[in-house]
Amino acid sequence: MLKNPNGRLQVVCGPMFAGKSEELLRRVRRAQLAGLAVEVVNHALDDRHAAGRVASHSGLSIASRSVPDVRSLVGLVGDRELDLLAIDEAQFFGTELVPAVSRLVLTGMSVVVAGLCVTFDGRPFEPLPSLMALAEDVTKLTAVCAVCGQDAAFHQRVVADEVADASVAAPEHVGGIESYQARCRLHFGEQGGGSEVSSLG
Ligand SMILES: Nc1ncnc2c1ncn2[C@@H]1O[C@H](COP(=O)(O)OP(=O)(O)O)[C@@H](O)[C@H]1O
Ligand SMILES: Cc1cn([C@H]2C[C@H](O)[C@@H](COP(=O)(O)O)O2)c(=O)[nH]c1=O
Ligand SMILES: [Zn+2]
Repeated sequence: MLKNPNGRLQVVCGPMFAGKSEELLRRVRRAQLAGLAVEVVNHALDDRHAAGRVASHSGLSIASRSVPDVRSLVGLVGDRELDLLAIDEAQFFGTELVPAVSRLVLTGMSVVVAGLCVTFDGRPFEPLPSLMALAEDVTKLTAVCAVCGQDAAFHQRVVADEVADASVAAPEHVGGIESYQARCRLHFGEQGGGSEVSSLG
């Protein structure tokens, strides 16, 4: 592998609804305006939006490619000399993403990775914590607590069903506002929170 010093690893993390996808889209649009070679990748598990789009909760979206795993992601990049590779929903790729992204950055490509850094049961959610440790640049965002309006670094499942281990990517965990709420530290773990902060959407 030919090493090139220009690559940077950027991480955008936080809980659900924090604006991670919006920030990823902003960086991608900026790079496109500058005429850079950009690829946007999403995980195939994220089937909430039109196929081939990364979309935010507020409805912004951009064309993307969907891949089921890290191997396919690396295959999609191939030997193209991208300036920016943007990866959304990084939590679904698992820990294999860490060495793969490190190798790509070493070739001179900048990689921006957006994803959840905490699970719905309040544990660090790999691979984001490892990627944060290894990145040149980390942006940690918070959402608005659905109960009190304070900064929310957590989120809570609000549907009563049996789910698999929160730290493992699983189709039954995929969901949006119908299944999860942003919560501050104080209100994380409490039930309720139905419509206390009613202007969110
Ligand atoms: N509790 C909330 N806190 C902040 N934004 C929220 C909340 N609920 C819905 N939103 C909407 O979600 C948008 C962010 O969406 P998105 O970028 O997809 O976030 P993420 O990728 O972090 O889940 C906000 O601009 C806002 O319109
Ligand atoms: C908390 C949590 C969420 N998920 C799923 C739910 C959504 O499909 C995505 C996150 O979407 P967003 O763009 O960040 O809003 O991940 C999960 O798989 N595991 C969790 O612990
Ligand atoms: Zn709160």
